[in-house]
Amino acid sequence: MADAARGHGSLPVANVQALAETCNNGVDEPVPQRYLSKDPSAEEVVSADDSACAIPVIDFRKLLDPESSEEECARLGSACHHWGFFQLINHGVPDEVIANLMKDVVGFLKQPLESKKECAQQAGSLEGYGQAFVVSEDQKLDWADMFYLQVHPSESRDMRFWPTRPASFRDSVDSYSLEAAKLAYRLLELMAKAVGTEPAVLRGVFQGQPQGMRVNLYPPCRQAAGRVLGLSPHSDASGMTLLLQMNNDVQGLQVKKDGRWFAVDAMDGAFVVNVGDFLEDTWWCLGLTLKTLSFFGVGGLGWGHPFVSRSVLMYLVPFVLQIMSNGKFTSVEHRAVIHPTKKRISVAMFFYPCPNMMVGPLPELVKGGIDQRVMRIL
Ligand SMILES: O=C(O)CCC(=O)C(=O)O
Ligand SMILES: [Fe+2]
Repeated sequence: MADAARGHGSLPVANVQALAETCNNGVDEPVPQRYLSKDPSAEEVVSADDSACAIPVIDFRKLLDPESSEEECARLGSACHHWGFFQLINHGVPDEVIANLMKDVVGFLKQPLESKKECAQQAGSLEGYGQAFVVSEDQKLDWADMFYLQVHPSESRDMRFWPTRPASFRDSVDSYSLEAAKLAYRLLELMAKAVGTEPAVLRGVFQGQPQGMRVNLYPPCRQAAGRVLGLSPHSDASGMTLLLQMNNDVQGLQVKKDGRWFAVDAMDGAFVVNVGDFLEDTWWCLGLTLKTLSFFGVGGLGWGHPFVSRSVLMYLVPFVLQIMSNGKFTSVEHRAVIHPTKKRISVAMFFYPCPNMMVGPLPELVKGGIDQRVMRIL
């Protein structure tokens, strides 16, 4: 997966931060057509103000406390099954580590475009500063700039893409990625417990495996916030994703459930965690997921097709958690919308499973003679 995560880059596109400055500066420069989607606001969105409809909040401290662990673990299992998303509070990642990461990410993004271009993506790679999902010249574009780094295993790091300014950037990412991994592995154990299986099994699939960090910068769009999308609907290609949002006064993330979009009000200091596709129950055929094919509205794609390459990267890995839980966990579609006047920054940490292994539902979870679905992780 380390190499798969590196390959299959994105076509180069305009820098959205610079574009937004032109469009937002009062000159009334129109937003280019390629960024205007049908009408993202036409679909029903459930407001985050309605707490009865909010994604669940899970307390990590309660998960660890023997007094409350059983009850909180049941809530964790239910969140993974019904939502595929939850906010995690009291997670134990030191405030200082998060604050340093945020400071340096903001410091990097604040630099002039020419300086950031020192870390620009290069053909055939997703790492670096640029975009992630552009595979054709006429595809609609997301109103966002992205910056992706493979952070683990540490020997797989490609330092050409790691900024040297701010000077502390590399150390901050290093500390944060280690803390995030510690948390993720512990959480995977608890998720395994939540579905009644051996904690070490799930941890073993992820521990020491590739881990990637993506910074998403969503500039404001004064003229057409309702018609551009920061990040098109997708499900993540990781086993599990930990998402940090930098400015909690701006909402942007929306999660799909029962055909409706639910806005997420990210809590101060919390992680938004989402289950990847591998923990759900999805049929696989020659390594292609039907879910991915239906996402693109196509069938019969072969290996090597750019859509398949992208699908492998973005959609394959989360299915591990779907598959391994035999449908007890759900990998859910989500998207990011844009604010008319405020920018938003998020940092997603993706955890990938062990490459080149066969994955099937955990044996304890296959009851009543259900066929085991298996796949090989690339
Ligand atoms: O920025 C967000 O809220 C969502 C980010 C996301 O879904 C991703 O990076 O995969
Ligand atoms: Fe995502």
